[in-house]
Amino acid sequence: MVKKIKIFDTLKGELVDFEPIEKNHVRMYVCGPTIYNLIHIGNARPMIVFDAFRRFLEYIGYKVTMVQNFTDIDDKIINKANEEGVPFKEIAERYIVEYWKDSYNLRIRAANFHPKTSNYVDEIIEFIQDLIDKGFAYESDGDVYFNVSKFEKYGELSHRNPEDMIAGSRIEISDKKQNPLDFTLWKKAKEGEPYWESPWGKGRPGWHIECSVMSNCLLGESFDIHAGGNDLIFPHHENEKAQSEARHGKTFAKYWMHNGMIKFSGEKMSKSIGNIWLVRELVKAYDPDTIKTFILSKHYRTPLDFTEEGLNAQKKSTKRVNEALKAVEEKYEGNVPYIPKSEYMKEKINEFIDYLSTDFNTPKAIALIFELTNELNKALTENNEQKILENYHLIRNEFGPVLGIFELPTKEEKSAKAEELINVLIDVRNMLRKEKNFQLSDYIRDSLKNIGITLKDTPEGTKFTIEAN
Ligand SMILES: Nc1ncnc2c1ncn2[C@@H]1O[C@H](COP(=O)(O)OP(=O)(O)OP(=O)(O)O)[C@@H](O)[C@H]1O
Ligand SMILES: [Zn+2]
Repeated sequence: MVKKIKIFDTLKGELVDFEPIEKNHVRMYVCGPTIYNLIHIGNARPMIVFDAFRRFLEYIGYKVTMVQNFTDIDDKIINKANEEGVPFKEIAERYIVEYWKDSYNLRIRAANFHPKTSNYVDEIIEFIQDLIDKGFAYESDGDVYFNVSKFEKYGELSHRNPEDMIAGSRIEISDKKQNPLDFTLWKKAKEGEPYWESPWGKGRPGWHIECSVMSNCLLGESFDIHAGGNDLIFPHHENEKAQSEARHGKTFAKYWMHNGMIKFSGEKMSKSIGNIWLVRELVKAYDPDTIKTFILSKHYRTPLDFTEEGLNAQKKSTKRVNEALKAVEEKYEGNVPYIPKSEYMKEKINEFIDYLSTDFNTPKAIALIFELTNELNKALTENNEQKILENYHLIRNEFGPVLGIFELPTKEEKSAKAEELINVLIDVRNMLRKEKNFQLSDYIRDSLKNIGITLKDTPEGTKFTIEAN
């Protein structure tokens, strides 16, 4: 039996009981980054939060299918490509590779699918044509617009009234549009821009249509959770919902979950504003546990002020947890015995699940981990084996993996460390050779050779190969 949970649904504006469309299977879609730059800690918040949420759903027994897209067709990508004089694909591919490095370093699990807009242009054209055929969209001088007045529920998700929006806003008026709120589905290509052939001439997709199409292709016409930052509620998610529900005549996403913004110097951290802290830099200065507990220690819907003091304080508390876990592993020389779940463990597991079942209250779950760390340290001092093992297993093997923190290093991470170590040895060998200490430098080379690591001196420096055993 899967545990029942409650989440805050943006559409309903309240805490609701979560019940997936298909029994025991959750299908979720998270809006991913526009890839024209390295990701910042603000972009990492939805990645960290929804990765942990997905792990929690799996922990309580659901099968989860998760999709997170890459927006690889966009004005910002095209501008960057023009600045550098390279094709837009090159910019997109470069930053997708960098995205994977950052998400790996943060120990974020990949979603089941990471679709790119450029691979779905045919499906996008088909979707738009269907909207035109059904009377929800119109072509105007090579552009195609969604006719907002044809979709009665427009404004429902962002709790806005279309009439007030027109009256009180500075929405751009274009003589191509029939109504100021109408939004672009297809954009006519300007001179020198990348384009695709379409029934409306050369052009490219507007921003919102991609998520409607990719979620439709990978998760179906209706799915369970649509997630992303709350900066996307309007217009992006409102428009996705309008297009999809207009085309299919049924609910698009059953629930909408949105994380609050990470702010820096009082404003939303954003690539376009430039007030950013790159994940890349933060991972070097802090460890992933510190960064992730910093984010998960605040409830996902609240705004979060990014400060170095905040991260430094977090670093101290995560260090305490990691040190306590390591002390246990050292005590048992790496083979910490398994124990069956005791009453105490079951009680703590229920407490942990209860916190996360109420709108994913990670701050309470993290506070519980810190409380168990105190218990663990006490047990270590008293050398109380049962208590040591209970608290150790709760943190290391139950709660940590659910939130994506305090996990044991994987085999790949260990071998990455081994490669760093070989590079240190290569540096030492080169220093010795400069000092003409060939006896020691050859000793390093030969000893490595004996264990299957061959060094090769090339004009670009010393390279190594590792023999597979
Ligand atoms: N400061 C932030 N705090 C939390 N989430 C954010 C923040 N900025 C962006 N996001 C989320 O990150 C994901 C990727 O967004 P996107 O690439 O549009 O980032 P961005 O930095 O806002 O970019 P841009 O400034 O170019 O609009 C989205 O789910 C978005 O809601
Ligand atoms: Zn989206």
